[in-house]
Amino acid sequence: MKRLAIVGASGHGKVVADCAEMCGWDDVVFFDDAWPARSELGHWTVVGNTDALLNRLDEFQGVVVAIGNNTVRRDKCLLLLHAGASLVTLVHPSAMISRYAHLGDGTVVLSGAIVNTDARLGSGCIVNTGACVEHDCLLGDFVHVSPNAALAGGVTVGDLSWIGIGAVARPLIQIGREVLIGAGAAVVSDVPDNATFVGVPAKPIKN
Ligand SMILES: CC(=O)SCCNC(=O)CCNC(=O)[C@H](O)C(C)(C)COP(=O)(O)OP(=O)(O)OC[C@H]1O[C@@H](n2cnc3c(N)ncnc32)[C@H](O)[C@@H]1OP(=O)(O)O
Repeated sequence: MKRLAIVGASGHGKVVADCAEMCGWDDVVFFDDAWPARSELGHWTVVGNTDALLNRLDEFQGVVVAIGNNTVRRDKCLLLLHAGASLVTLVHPSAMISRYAHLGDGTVVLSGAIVNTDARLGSGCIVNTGACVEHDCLLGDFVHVSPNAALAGGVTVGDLSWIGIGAVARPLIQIGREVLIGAGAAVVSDVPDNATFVGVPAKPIKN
């Protein structure tokens, strides 16, 4: 029996649980700080909060943090790592990962996504449904590439940045850390740290 603990009982958590089962994890349970008010999530059970998991880590072969918010995901991952958790990397069977790509610990690649040749992704990233991270992209830690977003060859994305659903970035663009790229944006120029860019072509809306 392969037991997996998922932290974060949300819509994203469900998708990660489904992915984990497709990857061969046959006993998947959730931990969420809203427990006991939140005690079930669709097909899965929420059995405790983060503190409960910290006391039960030896029962699980793997742990994944399935929280969409990049900063909260980072904080939970670091807490669990320091407690000795084994953060697993999940890749949905329908995703295509180049043998020459690198995925950091705790990174999740969901159905239909592509991570192409020589792309390097840090720890705790999400490559969401149908997203494309092209060759030679360099993603920091705790980056989220939303569904159907596409990063062209050689794009870099700093730690904790979020690429919105359906957004695209042209080749070799440099996107800073803690950046937010809005849904459907077309990024055609470099984006500084902490900026929010939206639209086609993408422009800043606030810093
Ligand atoms: C599986 C999953 O669901 S994964 C989750 C995927 N989720 C996403 O991709 C969400 C991405 N988020 C967005 O695009 C958001 O709109 C954000 C973060 C860019 C902005 O959100 P907020 O800060 O709340 O901004 P708000 O909605 O108040 O809009 C501010 C202005 O920017 C405009 N704006 C906001 N988002 C966008 C966008 N994506 N493209 C163009 N303009 C936009 C608004 O029209 C508004 O313009 P106005 O001031 O002229 O009226």
